[in-house]
Amino acid sequence: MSDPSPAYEFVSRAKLPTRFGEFTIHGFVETATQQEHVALSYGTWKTNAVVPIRIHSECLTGDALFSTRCDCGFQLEKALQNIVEYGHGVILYLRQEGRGIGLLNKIKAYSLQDTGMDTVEANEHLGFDADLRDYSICKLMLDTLSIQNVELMTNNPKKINALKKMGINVVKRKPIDHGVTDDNKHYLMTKTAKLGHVFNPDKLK
Ligand SMILES: Nc1nc2c(ncn2[C@@H]2O[C@H](COP(=O)(O)OP(=O)(O)OP(=O)(O)O)[C@@H](O)[C@H]2O)c(=O)[nH]1
Ligand SMILES: [Zn+2]
Repeated sequence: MSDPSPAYEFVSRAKLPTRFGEFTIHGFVETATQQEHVALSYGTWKTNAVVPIRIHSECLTGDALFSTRCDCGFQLEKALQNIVEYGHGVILYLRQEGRGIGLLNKIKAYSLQDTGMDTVEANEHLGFDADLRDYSICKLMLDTLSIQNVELMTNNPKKINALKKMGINVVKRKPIDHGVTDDNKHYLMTKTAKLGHVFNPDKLK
């Protein structure tokens, strides 16, 4: 029997100058769904080096529309800055809007949160699990970029476990607790209480 078609494929790469420095954008596609994902790389490294990376889940409202309802935009900016300061690193930008439920369902979930539900209750009220994200594409992205050892910028232990399960060596976690606002404090507290995030309690006072 011939091999089944690969679940994900690398498509193309190009230079991506940004406000922070010159990155390279690498495009990938999920074969079954045609869902597109990108990685942004900066600088160079040896194959066995520990490379600072962030797995960033798409958040149109936070990343592109300056929302302060969540911390995503602040984290993305800080991660890009960190990488340029380190001299090298990668953002795996996964198109998992709304923790995997999509943009319009996230807006429905926000609407329920406007009436008093928390982020988990809202997802469940809509018939979704609290977090539907799948990180398996990260393996192809990291292999394509010759990365085996990482320092992961995150507050979410699930991302560490997902990388470890795919054979990536997570040498260190770098907390990324920037962007606490009056608008997102309750959301961040819920993530800590119900979704297992690790957050410096002093920052949530
Ligand atoms: N369903 C839903 N998704 C949300 C909500 N607020 C933010 N998101 C999405 O959550 C994702 C980001 O997840 P977070 O829980 O903020 O952070 P994380 O990626 O798990 O962890 P970090 O690496 O620490 O940032 C993005 O896809 C956002 O669009 C919400 O209230 N409901
Ligand atoms: Zn967000």
